[in-house]
Amino acid sequence: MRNKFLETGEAGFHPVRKIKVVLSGLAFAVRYDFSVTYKLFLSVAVLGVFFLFRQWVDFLLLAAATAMMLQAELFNSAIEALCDFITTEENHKVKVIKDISAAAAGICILLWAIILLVEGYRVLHFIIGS
Ligand SMILES: Nc1ncnc2c1ncn2[C@@H]1O[C@H](COP(=O)(O)OP(=O)(O)OP(=O)(O)O)[C@@H](O)[C@H]1O
Repeated sequence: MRNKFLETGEAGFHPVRKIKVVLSGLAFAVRYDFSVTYKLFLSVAVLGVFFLFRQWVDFLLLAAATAMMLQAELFNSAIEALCDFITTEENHKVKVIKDISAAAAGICILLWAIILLVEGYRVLHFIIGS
C-alpha cells in the first residue's frame, strides 16, 4: 500500500492503477448507496437521449450537473464513512460534521434536480416532436 507522505510503497505515476481506483470507488458507491444509483441512472437515461439527438449543449450542461452531484455525493459518503470509522457512538461533533457534509451534497443535488427536470422536459419535447 502506497503512502506518498510517508514515502512507503512503490513510487511513480500509474494511470491504469489510478483508473482502477476511480472505478472501484464508483462501483462501491453505485452498489451500496441507492441514492447515488438512481440519480446516476436518471442522468444517464436523459444524457443518452441528448446524445442520440446530438443536443451537445444540453448534454454538456446535464453532464456537468451530474458530475457535480456525483462528486458531492461521493465526498459526503466518504466523510460519513470516516466519521463512522472513528466512532459510531452518538457524538455532537460527528453530527455537525455529517450535517455540514450533507448540506454541501444537498445544494449540489438541488441544482442537479432542477437541471434534470428542465432537461427532462426538453427530452420529452424532442421525443414527442420527432
Ligand atoms: N454518531 C453520530 N452522532 C450524532 N449524530 C449522528 C451520528 N451519526 C449520524 N448522525 C446524524 O444523523 C444524520 C444522518 O447520518 P447518517 O450517517 O445516517 O447518514 P445517511 O442518512 O446514511 O446519509 P446518506 O443518505 O447521505 O448516506 C447526520 O446528518 C447526523 O445529523
